[in-house]
Amino acid sequence: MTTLRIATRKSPLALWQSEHVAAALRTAHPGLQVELVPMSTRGDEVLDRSLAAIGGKGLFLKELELAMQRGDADCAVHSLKDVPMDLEPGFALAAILERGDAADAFVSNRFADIDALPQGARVGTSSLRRQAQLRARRPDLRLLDLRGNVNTRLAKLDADDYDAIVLACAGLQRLGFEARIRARLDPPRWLPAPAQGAIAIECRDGDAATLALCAALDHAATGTCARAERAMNRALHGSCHVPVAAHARLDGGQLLLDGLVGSADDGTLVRAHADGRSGAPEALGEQVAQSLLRAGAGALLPHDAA
Ligand SMILES: NCc1[nH]cc(CCC(=O)O)c1CC(=O)O
Repeated sequence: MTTLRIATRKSPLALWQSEHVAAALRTAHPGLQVELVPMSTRGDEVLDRSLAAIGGKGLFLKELELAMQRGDADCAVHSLKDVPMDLEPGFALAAILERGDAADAFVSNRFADIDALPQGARVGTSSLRRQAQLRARRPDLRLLDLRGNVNTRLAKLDADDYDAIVLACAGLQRLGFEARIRARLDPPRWLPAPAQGAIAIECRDGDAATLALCAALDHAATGTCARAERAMNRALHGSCHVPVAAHARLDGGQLLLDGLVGSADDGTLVRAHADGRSGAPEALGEQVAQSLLRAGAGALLPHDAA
């Protein structure tokens, strides 16, 4: 292969992540040409409705997968947290890169932390997972929808549409907005989306040349943590319709996983934790999912799930 073409969304964060992957591929394989193929997806274009209403996370992947199917691109770069638990048939994850910051961030121009917000303050986030954890901590807050890419969301905060917003630390850091983080929302008290902060490369299943090139970028420890978090989410039939959060970390040969299921309506949170061997991340994810269900999480999930 002389040129590897990476399909990417056009948002500044997607372009940053795809450039990051391109640079890592060029370093790992001197002489390899790597090009970006930027494209727009329905998830980026339809901003007036919730992701859940227009079809869920897969929307961000669809156009990129079609480009790979047509042969216009060899692989696609995604935030792993936006990748559905089950890929479309014919596609595979070629690599999961070393994770950045997994935590969420509290961002505000006036207030230092969630606890410093005045009664009834307006907080922007369309994520059910963030809404549930905000409700649990501060039932008085007014939670308002906020979609669009990271730059758009910061602009809406600056236009005073909100008193505060919650975003991923990783996205802010990658785009040079680290200074806008007023407070980190660290695990285990506040849990991020499964696989938040990790970048994944998707390619056609069986594309041996692309799989081999991308394998050089795979980070085993990140893959282990992400697999545990995603297995928990899968066992709960997690999607963007359900507030599910998870965070795993490795400590020596031990894998530690915290998970929660919540209600964005009333701020109920059901939590569970388990540790296990790092060699069996999926089993640990399923174990935490079972603990969550025993603790009553089933009542928070859609009726056909779990
Ligand atoms: N929801 C969109 C999205 N997908 C990935 C990230 C951040 C980067 C990452 O998690 O790797 C973001 C922005 C955000 O949630 O603030």
